[in-house]
Amino acid sequence: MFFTVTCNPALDWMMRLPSFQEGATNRSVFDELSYGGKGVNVSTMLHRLGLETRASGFIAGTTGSALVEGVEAAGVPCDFVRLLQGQTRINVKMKRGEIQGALEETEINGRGPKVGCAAVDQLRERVAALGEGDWLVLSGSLAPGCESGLYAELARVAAERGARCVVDTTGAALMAALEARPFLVKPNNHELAELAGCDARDEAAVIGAARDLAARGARYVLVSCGGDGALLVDADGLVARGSAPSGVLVNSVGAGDSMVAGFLAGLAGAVLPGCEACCPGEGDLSYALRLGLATGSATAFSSSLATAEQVADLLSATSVEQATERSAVHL
Ligand SMILES: O=P(O)(O)OC[C@@]1(O)O[C@H](CO)[C@@H](O)[C@@H]1O
Repeated sequence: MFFTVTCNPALDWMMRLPSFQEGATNRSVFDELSYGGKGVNVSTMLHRLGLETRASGFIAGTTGSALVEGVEAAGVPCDFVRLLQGQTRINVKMKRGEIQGALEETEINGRGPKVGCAAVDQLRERVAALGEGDWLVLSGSLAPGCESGLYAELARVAAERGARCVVDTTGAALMAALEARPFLVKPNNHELAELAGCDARDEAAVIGAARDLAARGARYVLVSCGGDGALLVDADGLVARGSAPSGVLVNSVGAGDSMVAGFLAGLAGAVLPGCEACCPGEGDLSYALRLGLATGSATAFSSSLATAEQVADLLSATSVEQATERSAVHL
């Protein structure tokens, strides 16, 4: 089972505007509500790909109740810790431009409710219930009140119970989590370039920065590079380079989370409808990278998180160049 933790989930309010003028009243031409936060998106996508998952983290107020209701209605069981004060944030995702033309995306992410020690204890208890064969996915920014070492601590609790851990966050929380030796971290090339002080298009430097994260404790580093695909790196260097299918970017919100879900589903040997022959079984890194790319791209090419059919349609358009013999992992 894949247990996702989103410390600061959100109602994502998507608005499309033909144009935007600062300091004026702007009116949208299309609005859509989705239930988000990085781990919630990972759970939703894993569920669509046929895997067992549960979403957790912290929720508060009426917006928090709406989030749980929406996520459960989509088929994902929830086990959130309820905060006694505040409201789960509403993040505004503004898209300006034509659906099939150049699209400018602007995001305003809320601060989110404050998390106290008692709530952290309750989350720790939920993680402590995981066991052998389970995965803990820690995704997104930490909520106000959370220590930067929270993900590291939860990852250690999971590891003590024999569960594997995936971390998708940035900054101090990511650096601290590396010490807990997660199975996978997923920065993008821009985040790595910032860490290394290099250009995001400089592949060798980005691989060097990813290798550094692996040397600090991550078993694998999955580097998403937008339309340029993804790199899989371990402490010895590049494991594989994957090319993304080409298509029109409609929505980048949740594309990275979809890639994480697709990669994990691929590692678990998930078989998509009509793609039975593509799946080599569990633990194949190359298939995991391809399914990660197909899932991330399918979301980027649709108005919200992709369906399993949209992912299946793109799987054959992905390709992976294996850089080493290290093509499988024992799970
Ligand atoms: O503020 P964070 O936690 O970094 O990111 C939150 C968020 O932007 O990430 C998801 C997309 O990845 C959205 O569903 C959500 O609004």
